[in-house]
Amino acid sequence: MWCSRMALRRLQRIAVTPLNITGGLTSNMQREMSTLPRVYVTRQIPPEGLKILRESGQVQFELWDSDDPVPRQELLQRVKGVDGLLCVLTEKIDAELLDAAGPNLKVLSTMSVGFDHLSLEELKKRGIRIGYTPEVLTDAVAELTVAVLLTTSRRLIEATHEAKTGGWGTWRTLWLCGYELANSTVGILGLGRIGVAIAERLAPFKVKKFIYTDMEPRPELASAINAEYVSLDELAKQSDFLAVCCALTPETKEICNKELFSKMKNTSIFINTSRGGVVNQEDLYEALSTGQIAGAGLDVTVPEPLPTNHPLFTLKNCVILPHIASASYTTRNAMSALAANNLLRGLRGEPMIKELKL
Ligand SMILES: O=CC(=O)O
Repeated sequence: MWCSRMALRRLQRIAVTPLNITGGLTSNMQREMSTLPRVYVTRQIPPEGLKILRESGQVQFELWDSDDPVPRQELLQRVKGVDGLLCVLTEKIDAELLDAAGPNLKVLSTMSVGFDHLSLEELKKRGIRIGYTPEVLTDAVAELTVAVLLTTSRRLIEATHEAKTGGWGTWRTLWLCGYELANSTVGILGLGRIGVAIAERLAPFKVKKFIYTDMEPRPELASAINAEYVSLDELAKQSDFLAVCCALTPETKEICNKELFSKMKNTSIFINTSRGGVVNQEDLYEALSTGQIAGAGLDVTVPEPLPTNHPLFTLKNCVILPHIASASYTTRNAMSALAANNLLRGLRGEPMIKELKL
C-alpha cells in the first residue's frame, strides 16, 4: 500500500475541520483517502470517539468542529454523498436530510440513547442502519434522576436561595418542609434499564414499594427491584414519587397530562429525565400552580432550551435542569466511543455493538 497508515491518519486529522482543509496533500495521498468511506460528524464529540475514528484508518471524516449545533443549511450541504453520519440528539434526521445525503448513506450513528430525533420510517425505507448508545449512560442518568428527585422533594433550590438572600430568619418548625422517601411508594413510568437503576439507588432510602407501568408487564426487570405492575391510573394514584423513564414515541407523547396529574396526590413529586415531549407542559404548569401535585423536577423540556420567560420557571416547586442526565465525563466519553464503534462496524457491514433494529 503506497499510502502508509501513518500518512492516512495525518490526512484524517487534516480533514477534521468544518472548512475541510486538504491543502498540502500529494495527489496520491488524496486518491488513497478518496477510496475510504466518507463520514460526516455533526458535532465536536468527546475525544474517545474522535480518537477511534482517526486511528481506525477506515474512514475519511469531516467534523463540524464546534460545541454548538451545525446550522441546518450547512448540514444539508455537508452530508451530500456521505456513506456514514454520526450525529447527536439536536439534529433532526428526516426525509429532507436523507434526500440531501443521497443513496450512499448506509449507516447512521447517534450519540444518544433516545432516538425521537430520527425519522425511523424514512431510515427504514432507505435501508439505513442505525446505531445508538444505550447502557453506557444508565448509571449517570440514574444518579442524576435521584439527585433531581431529592432536590425537588427536599426543596434544595428554594433553601439555598433563602439562605443566600436573607430569608433564613430563624429555625422554624415547618419552614421548607418537603417529602421523604422513607415509607413511600415510588412509581416508574416505562420500566427499562434506567428505571431499574433508579429503583436500585432509591431502595436504600427505605422506599416501601416500587410500582411501574409499561405497554406490558416486564417481569424479568421488575423482579430485580421487586416492583409491581399496575395500570397508568394506579401509578398516578399510588405514587408518592413518579419517575418518567419511557422513550418518546407516538404512544407516549404527552402521556403525562391533565388526566394523569388530576389522579396524583397533592403531596406527590413528579420527575422527568426522559424526554420533554412525554409531558403536556401546560397541564403540568396547572397541576403545580394549583397545588394538584407538590413538585416537579425536569431534566428535559419542550423546547430545549426552555425560554427563560417560560411560566414553569416562575414556580418555586418546579426544578428545571438543562438536559444533563448523562453529563459525566466518563459517560459522555463512553457514548462517543460507542457511537464511533457503531459507525465503523456498520460501515464494515458487521453487526453494531448497539444497533436499533427496525
Ligand atoms: O438524552 C440523552 C440521550 O438520549 O442520550
